[in-house]
Amino acid sequence: MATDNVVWHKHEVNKTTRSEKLNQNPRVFWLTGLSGSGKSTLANLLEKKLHEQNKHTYLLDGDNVRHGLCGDLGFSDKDRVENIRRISEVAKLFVDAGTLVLTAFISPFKADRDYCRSLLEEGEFVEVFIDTPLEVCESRDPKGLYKKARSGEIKDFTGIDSAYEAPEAPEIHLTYQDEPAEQTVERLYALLQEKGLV
Ligand SMILES: Nc1ncnc2c1ncn2[C@@H]1O[C@H](COP(=O)(O)OS(=O)(=O)O)[C@@H](OP(=O)(O)O)[C@H]1O
Ligand SMILES: Nc1ncnc2c1ncn2[C@@H]1O[C@H](COP(=O)(O)OP(=O)(O)O)[C@@H](O)[C@H]1O
Repeated sequence: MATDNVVWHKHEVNKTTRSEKLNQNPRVFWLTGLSGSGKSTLANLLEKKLHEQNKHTYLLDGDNVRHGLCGDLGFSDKDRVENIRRISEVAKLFVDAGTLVLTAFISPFKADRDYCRSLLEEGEFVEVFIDTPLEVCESRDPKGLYKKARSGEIKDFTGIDSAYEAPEAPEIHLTYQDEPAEQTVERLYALLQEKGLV
């Protein structure tokens, strides 16, 4: 194995000391849902809210990941698995740094989301299912991708000709309501508060 002769170094400044200094319990808020479900919009609003409360946050989403770290990956099942694996490892490093991490990826496969959970300690992985129906996502179509997927211009599009495995027992299940995003993020925040996660 590639790691056979690599010895883990135990540092004196560690997750606990960093978290104490930052005065927060680091976690990953893992938003999952179809394209157009509202992941990026809600993650952005939630991060703003946490940031205003002087929390130390970092939002990982398509723009800063698929253009860089995962710039070599496409949308085959194999590439999506690798995409989520890399993001999970990065999220773990941020948690080790004491950060509240927000992620906004479709992350369509249960096994890959569970992989991220398995890298973290109990309570550090918060799965947030943005449960917006396909019809709503398709009517929003903010990037025109559903239209292209329906016409066959793009292949392997989630919800059309590529699978989405909905979470079975997410920590947070955000059901759809026809309302502005600012209202939805308040509902999300209240659910997180109820569970003592923010
Ligand atoms: N074939 C196909 N299927 C799904 N999505 C596609 C595809 N091609 C491009 N896009 C755009 O890429 C964004 C999804 O990237 P993710 O990294 O979140 O996908 S995944 O988690 O690896 O499945 C997704 O962004 P969001 O709309 O923000 O979800 C799309 O804009
Ligand atoms: N209540 C809501 N929550 C989130 N997004 C909403 C809401 N209502 C309308 N929208 C719109 O839906 C679109 C969601 O797109 P986006 O956040 O990019 O989703 P995703 O990241 O899941 O693809 C945006 O154009 C946003 O303004």
